[in-house]
Amino acid sequence: MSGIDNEGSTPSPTNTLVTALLTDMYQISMTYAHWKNDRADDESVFELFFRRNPFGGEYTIFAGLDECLKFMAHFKFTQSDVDYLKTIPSMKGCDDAFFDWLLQVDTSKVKVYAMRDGSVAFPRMPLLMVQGPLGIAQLLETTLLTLVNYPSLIATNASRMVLAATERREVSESLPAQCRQTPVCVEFGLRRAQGPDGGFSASKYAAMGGFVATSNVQAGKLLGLNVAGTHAHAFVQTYTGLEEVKGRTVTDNTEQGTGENVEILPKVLEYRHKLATDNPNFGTTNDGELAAFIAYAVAFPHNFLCLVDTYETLTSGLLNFVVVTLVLDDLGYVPKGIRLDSGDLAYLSLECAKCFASFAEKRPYFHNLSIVASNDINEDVLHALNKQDHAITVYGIGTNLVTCQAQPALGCVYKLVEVEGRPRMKLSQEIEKVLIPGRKKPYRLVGRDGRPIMDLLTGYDESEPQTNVRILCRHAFIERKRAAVTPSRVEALHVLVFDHGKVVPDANRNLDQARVAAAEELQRLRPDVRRYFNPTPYKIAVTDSLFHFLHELWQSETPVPELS
Ligand SMILES: Nc1ncnc2c1ncn2[C@@H]1O[C@H](COP(=O)(O)OP(=O)(O)OP(=O)(O)O)[C@@H](O)[C@H]1O
Ligand SMILES: O=P(O)(O)OC[C@H]1O[C@H](OP(=O)(O)OP(=O)(O)O)[C@H](O)[C@@H]1O
Ligand SMILES: O=C(O)c1cccnc1
Ligand SMILES: [Mg+2]
Repeated sequence: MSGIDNEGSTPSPTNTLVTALLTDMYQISMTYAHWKNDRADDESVFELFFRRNPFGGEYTIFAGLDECLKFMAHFKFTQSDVDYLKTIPSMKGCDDAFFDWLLQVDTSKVKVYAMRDGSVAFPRMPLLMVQGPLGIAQLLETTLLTLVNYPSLIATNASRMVLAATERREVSESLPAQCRQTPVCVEFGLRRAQGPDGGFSASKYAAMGGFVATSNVQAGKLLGLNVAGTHAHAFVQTYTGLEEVKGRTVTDNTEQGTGENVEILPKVLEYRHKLATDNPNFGTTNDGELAAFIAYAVAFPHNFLCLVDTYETLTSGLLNFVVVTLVLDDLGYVPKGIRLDSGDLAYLSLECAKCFASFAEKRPYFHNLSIVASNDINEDVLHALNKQDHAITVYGIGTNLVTCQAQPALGCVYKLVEVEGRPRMKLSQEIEKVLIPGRKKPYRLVGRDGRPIMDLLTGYDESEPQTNVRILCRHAFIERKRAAVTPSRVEALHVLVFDHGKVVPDANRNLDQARVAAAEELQRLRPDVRRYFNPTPYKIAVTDSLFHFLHELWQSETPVPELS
């Protein structure tokens, strides 16, 4: 598994582009101006948060902290970075001493408190709080944002798809066995992703969101993910007739067998002929496709799964799969299933499962065959399928998962909230964009039923909310919105994850732990908060004392217009 190596030194960021120079020019310009004005060492606090949940939902899965920590642990400008910066026209005329200063900049004076990877997070709750010299904390902004935005978006997208795919639905007893399986999701997105890093990150953070496997082999190797896959239409297209598989054999794997190599085509043709007496379609399937399936069985007798929609699913692919399956079974192998990649996935999966059920009395493994469905699946399609009878057991999802077509950016921001102990603020015409100034701490207040009631921000120096003690919680902006909460449990959402240039050992979760935590935290949320249609907003609040503090500060910082 990936993650921070707590035993030895922290590994470098996975993507070698992630260095101090992977930033926006204005970070360097501001840092120069701070340095020039003797402010680079001022103690500052920045918060990284998002303002709105993605995909019209009411929750977000926070992801990307592991790479943020690697980035910060290795944060350094090289001589060649600095030489390059000197050549940028806007840096012309900057003092040479600044470049010397840049060369010795590191994160040894930076402290970061954060939610852990896989945390369920809500708007305005700081995901990270970065504390350190102004010149350095400012330099981290862009890279931290790029390392959090897409990972959190994809983890959230994946978790929404997994919730949709696994939603309980009514299944009549008379339907085939596959209809009662809870489907799983496999990530197929690499080819459609926004470049190699997009593809790799998608595989990683889809796993955090609950996808059980990926087709991305590199991600499998580097992250220890389950790798899975079927085959493409191209494989089927390469065969045109049965003569191409004459003489191809599979080893007899039955207990009583001799282990000899058995030619498979004659046995397939025997079954085809026999079954055609009841269903003539068995006799008229596409021969090239049948040859391809035989060839695939020769290559993967233990792992036989066929894409059945190259020519015609129900009258060719399915039937060709069945005859090869029967032969493999006779030879002591357990076939795995089919993939559908076009057409009405509910109807076709159900028809295939019914066909399997008709063989299952004599050959029970037919009940266990997987039915993989792919082809532009998105969250809406998953919900539409839930309303129909279907027998899909595995969803292969690519394009709409990795490109986050439903919402392509999360919109995390990194905002200055304090300098030298003084709370800083930014006003905006849009209430959503008004900044809550000052250093704060986020808590989750949990009710008697074990479900979170709301998240609460306190001022940094306020005492912690106490279990079983009534707390007045206030909407940050709307005065009349208040609630008195007596929590059964109080959870501090931040942990110290980075201190004095070093990753705090075991503070963050590794990928596996984050995946488990995300699933558990989601299940704990009230179902109406995580539902797809018109979810109930989860409450976020500030303490009464923080409320008064911010409103006084807003009043004092907002100019009063003179009208006449
Ligand atoms: N039963 C269903 N209910 C709702 N949506 C479905 C159902 N079956 C398939 N879909 C979705 O409908 C869309 C069908 O797309 P489209 O019409 O382009 O595919 P197709 O013509 O079947 O396949 P292809 O173009 O690959 O041959 C896909 O997004 C698919 O996931
Ligand atoms: O549909 P997605 O969710 O992106 O899943 C990945 C897609 O990639 C493959 O298609 P391929 O590249 O062969 O293209 P095509 O099926 O669109 O022709 C596969 O057959 C899936 O349809
Ligand atoms: O293994 C598969 O079936 C697969 C992999 C990537 C994209 N589409 C399908
Ligand atoms: Mg396709």
